Amino acid sequence: MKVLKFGGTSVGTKESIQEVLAIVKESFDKGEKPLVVLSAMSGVTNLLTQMAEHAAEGKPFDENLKVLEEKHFDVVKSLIAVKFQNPVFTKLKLMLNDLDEILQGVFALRELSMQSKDLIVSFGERFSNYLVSKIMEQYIPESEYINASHYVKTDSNFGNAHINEELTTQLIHALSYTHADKLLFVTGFIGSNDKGRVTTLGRGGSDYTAAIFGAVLGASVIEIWTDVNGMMTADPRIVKKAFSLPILSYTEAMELSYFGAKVIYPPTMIPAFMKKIPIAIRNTFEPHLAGTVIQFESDKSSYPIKGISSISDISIINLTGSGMIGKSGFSGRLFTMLAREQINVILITQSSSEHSITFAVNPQEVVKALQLIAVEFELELEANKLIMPELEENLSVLAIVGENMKRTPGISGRLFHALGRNGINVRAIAQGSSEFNISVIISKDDLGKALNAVHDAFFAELKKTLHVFNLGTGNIGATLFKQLYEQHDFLLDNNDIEVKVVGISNSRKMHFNEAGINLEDWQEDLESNGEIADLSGFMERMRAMNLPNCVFIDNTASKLPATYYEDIFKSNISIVTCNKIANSGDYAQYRSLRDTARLHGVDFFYETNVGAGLPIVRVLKDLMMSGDRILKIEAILSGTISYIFNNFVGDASFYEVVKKAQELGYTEPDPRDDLGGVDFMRKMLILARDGGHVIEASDVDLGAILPDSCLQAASVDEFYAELLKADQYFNTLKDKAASENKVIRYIGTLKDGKVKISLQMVDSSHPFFALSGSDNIISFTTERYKERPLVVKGPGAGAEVTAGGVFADLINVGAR
Ligand SMILES: NC(=O)c1ccc[n+]([C@@H]2O[C@H](COP(=O)([O-])OP(=O)(O)OC[C@H]3O[C@@H](n4cnc5c(N)ncnc54)[C@H](O)[C@@H]3O)[C@@H](O)[C@H]2O)c1
Ligand SMILES: N[C@@H](CCO)C(=O)O
Ligand code: NA
Repeated sequence: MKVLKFGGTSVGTKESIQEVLAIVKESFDKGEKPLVVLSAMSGVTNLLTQMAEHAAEGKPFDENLKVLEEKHFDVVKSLIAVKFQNPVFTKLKLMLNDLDEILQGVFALRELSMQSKDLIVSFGERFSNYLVSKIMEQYIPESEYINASHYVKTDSNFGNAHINEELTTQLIHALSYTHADKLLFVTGFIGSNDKGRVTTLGRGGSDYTAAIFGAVLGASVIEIWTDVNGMMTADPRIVKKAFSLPILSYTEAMELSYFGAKVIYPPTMIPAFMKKIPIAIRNTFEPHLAGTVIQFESDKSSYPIKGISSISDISIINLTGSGMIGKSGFSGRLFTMLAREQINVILITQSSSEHSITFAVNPQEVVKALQLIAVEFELELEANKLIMPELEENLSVLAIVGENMKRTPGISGRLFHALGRNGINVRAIAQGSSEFNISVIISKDDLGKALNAVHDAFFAELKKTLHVFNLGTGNIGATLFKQLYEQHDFLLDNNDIEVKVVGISNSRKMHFNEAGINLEDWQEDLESNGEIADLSGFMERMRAMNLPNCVFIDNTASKLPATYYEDIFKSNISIVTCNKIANSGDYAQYRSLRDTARLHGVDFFYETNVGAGLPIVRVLKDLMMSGDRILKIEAILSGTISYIFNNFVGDASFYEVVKKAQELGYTEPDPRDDLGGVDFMRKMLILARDGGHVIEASDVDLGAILPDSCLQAASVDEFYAELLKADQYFNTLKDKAASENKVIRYIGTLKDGKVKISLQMVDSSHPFFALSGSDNIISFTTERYKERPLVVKGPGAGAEVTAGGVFADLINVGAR
């Protein structure tokens, strides 16, 4: 047989009652011999309590009596055929009259005992079970209403009565014997004492009733039907990716419930637990879903942890002092005293030096706990063997739970890595020796971020979300958004990565949206909803949003963002940049950026600083890390200049070709950076530094392409004007090269720690002779690649290839 228990929301409306009927009917038709336990209709228990209290205060309660009557009569009218309605109305009316009389008594005496309260409240379950049994009788004549107070025998602890197991077992057996072929609707939550007075079973009472009947009758399963899809991996209001768990062990369910997963109240499961009867949590409104099965054994094949739960508000008290060392009775005294005073200690940790004890309590109990300590340890405090306890507030507990932890090393490593990477400071740690649970105490402000980061870390099969803050919406930024938009579904399906752009700024406006900015019409969104751009404001907002797995992308050419990089790393946010400024400034800054990123466990990726999307930075890094040594680098690393000399042939004018390069998106926002060689210089500097050399921009021997007149131009317009005038200069160069069967190349070399960039004319024997378009080429001569160098070649500028390189860096963030 099966026990089906339905909570208040499941019998809350006529629509939901129809769902219940369908579920019960299906079970009955399948021959599962269900026994049904119902709670009161939702809201009814509260209403009854309120009426009882009003009566005791001499306030009227008949309005509410009317409400109750209507609520139940309504259901009769819509779910029972007219010809069967009258006896049901009569019986309900009789019950309501009983209730009215009892309330009159309370009203007259102005006194509400726990006993009367239990009696009054018990009407909720009596109404609902009687009612639903009568509705069901139309379809299943075997339906019968059972008032459980005749079978569930308890002590006289009204409000929270304890079961008399022996007697209850006998009575339930007798009931099942006399009602063998019936479909019973049993009131949850209520029992009676030895004098036959109605009692209630306290919190989770109807579940308890279901567990008792299930245990006595040896049910194959106890189904708890509610309005959620089972027990979830985390609080779905905070962790959007939380999902319901198919299988949990009793122990896991207890641990998860303890820390806030409120689907069931664990003590109610004990009767089922003792008999190893599985409990299924099902959703009345989505009956096709399997929900969660809580069973005796844990499911060893699934995730290493089962869930993450939390208590959002706790305080910790630290006790420190020499008085504790070697004093075995100390913690005994402390915790016995706290227990005696009914202070619930949520978590305890003690350092192995025995010099300090930390424990967590509810904030409401802090003052009392501190006072108790002051009294209990007065002598120790006076003698300075104990320092005045320290209090820390506004904290939360996050706990990962699961029996599989026991067999899996690296669980705590993964937990702390996820926390550390996201800049979440751990104040205290506790792991039960049972290894079912690791709890950490963190700042309350970090709880949402921590839950999400830890959820991502453990349920890796799930989508990982990167939260992106992007600066710069020009050529590269806009192209990146387009690519991210186009690849969104592919990334999610094939790589389980979701990229959410949550902050955007250009030099005019900035805009934030924690749910992710729609990249199809980001421009419109930024224009109409954006605020005035403000770089330091942008940084503040980025930090304040405190999201997990954050990446800052610098897609500007500005000098300003680089000044914030270190602070960004310190906030445990990774950086991806195509902007070369930060890496080509002072060497000290170059060094310190890397040290800071490493210290905070975040990534700093800048592949597109050199050769756009071509793998150059990455290759050099791999060579260095694997112990190779760079002997020489030779390279053409300006896509713009490459394009210019590849197209400055025949009748073409130099000026026109430069203009064209800018149109094609190869140049820097300011083309003087390209033609003046500064952009190339920056790239060589970065490579030299990544190759292990301590070198400054001023150390680079930078040969010019342009005549002085162009170099000295004060603005871009003036620059173009000068360029137009310099046609003769460039034509001479071109003719000279052509006459010698050579081509013009702007080549950088790194050798013996020295960087030189110069304009050269090379013939067809030179490996850099045959280049086309905006191609870059780089050849690494190393200890290992000595005879024939390692060469990387391909388009080294342009929005698509650059944004693609930024994209690749982005999805590699955190992939270690
Ligand atoms: N074009 C290429 O092939 C290529 C290749 C590799 C790297 N890059 C690098 O890409 C970067 C961007 O180039 P682009 O062509 O997209 O430039 P762009 O001029 O088209 O866009 C720059 C963007 O940055 C914004 N911006 C500037 N200062 C800002 C500030 N203080 N705060 C917020 N936003 C700011 C601007 O409003 C604009 O949206 C440059 O650093 C460049 O070196 C370009
Ligand atoms: N302006 C740069 C873009 C690539 O960094 C170039 O022309 O090479
Ligand atoms: Na690159």
